[in-house]
Amino acid sequence: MKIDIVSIFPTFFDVLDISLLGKARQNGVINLDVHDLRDFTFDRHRTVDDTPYGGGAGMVMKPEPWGLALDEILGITEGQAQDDQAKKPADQDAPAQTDADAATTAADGSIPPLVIFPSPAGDVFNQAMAKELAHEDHLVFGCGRYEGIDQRVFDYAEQHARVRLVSLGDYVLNGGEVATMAMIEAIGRLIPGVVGNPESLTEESHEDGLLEYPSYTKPSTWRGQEVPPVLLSGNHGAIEKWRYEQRVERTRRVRPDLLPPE
Ligand SMILES: Nc1cc(-c2ccc3ccn(Cc4ccc(CN5CCCCC5)cc4)c3c2)n[nH]1
Repeated sequence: MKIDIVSIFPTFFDVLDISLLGKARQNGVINLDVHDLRDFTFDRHRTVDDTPYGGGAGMVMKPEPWGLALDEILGITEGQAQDDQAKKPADQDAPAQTDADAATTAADGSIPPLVIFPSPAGDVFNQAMAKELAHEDHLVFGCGRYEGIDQRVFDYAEQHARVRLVSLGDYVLNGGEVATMAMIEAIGRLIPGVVGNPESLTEESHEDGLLEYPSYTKPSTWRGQEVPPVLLSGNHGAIEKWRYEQRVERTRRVRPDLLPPE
């Protein structure tokens, strides 16, 4: 899988050089590039933001640097970009483009990249979305900052690729980098060859809708607390039954919303 990240804090992603994802990059399972949005500015101060039209607090990210960054990453030629200028501006009342509409197949028949913009206004990320995105060939993460990105960047991106706004959850972060990191970790670990033992990806929380069972390891007695005897019994059927019951009980207690309707 090819992953591109655009951010004004590229060093934020240095942590992706270590651990499982670092190994996956070294052995070519994941090809990840981080782009500094300021490399697509040309003024002395490398400006990426400006005041919002219509007033309001804070600053908005300018469209020009984003347009150049997306052109480079998506392989949009100047001619194609000029064509867009000829197109009428996106009609705010027009029905939002679906992936099918926007997924114009590239000339070589490949499916265009999926551009993900973390946003408080996006679809909430979950394990089902992680599994779906793990099948993509090329993901591009656009990390906004300040009060967000000029809307025309999303509209422009939709003319050349599939675009999704994705929320990490119902809380407001300061930018898209933390959300991008979380999504890359959740998606990356599902890509074959990234996690050593694929069996460890089953029976996880959210994998099949139930939370995970409690885990134990040596010593069998610790500070007066015992490991549940069934786990020391060697009776694999009884262990499997106990673990399933623990998953249902924990889900009922902590996340009853995940339980299938009775
Ligand atoms: N799940 C999740 C994802 C994010 C996320 C993702 C990307 C960015 C880029 C910037 N921010 C900070 C931010 C975003 C929105 C507001 C509200 N503001 C109201 C007035 C009109 C403009 C918008 C304030 C600050 C981001 C936050 N937070 N939480």
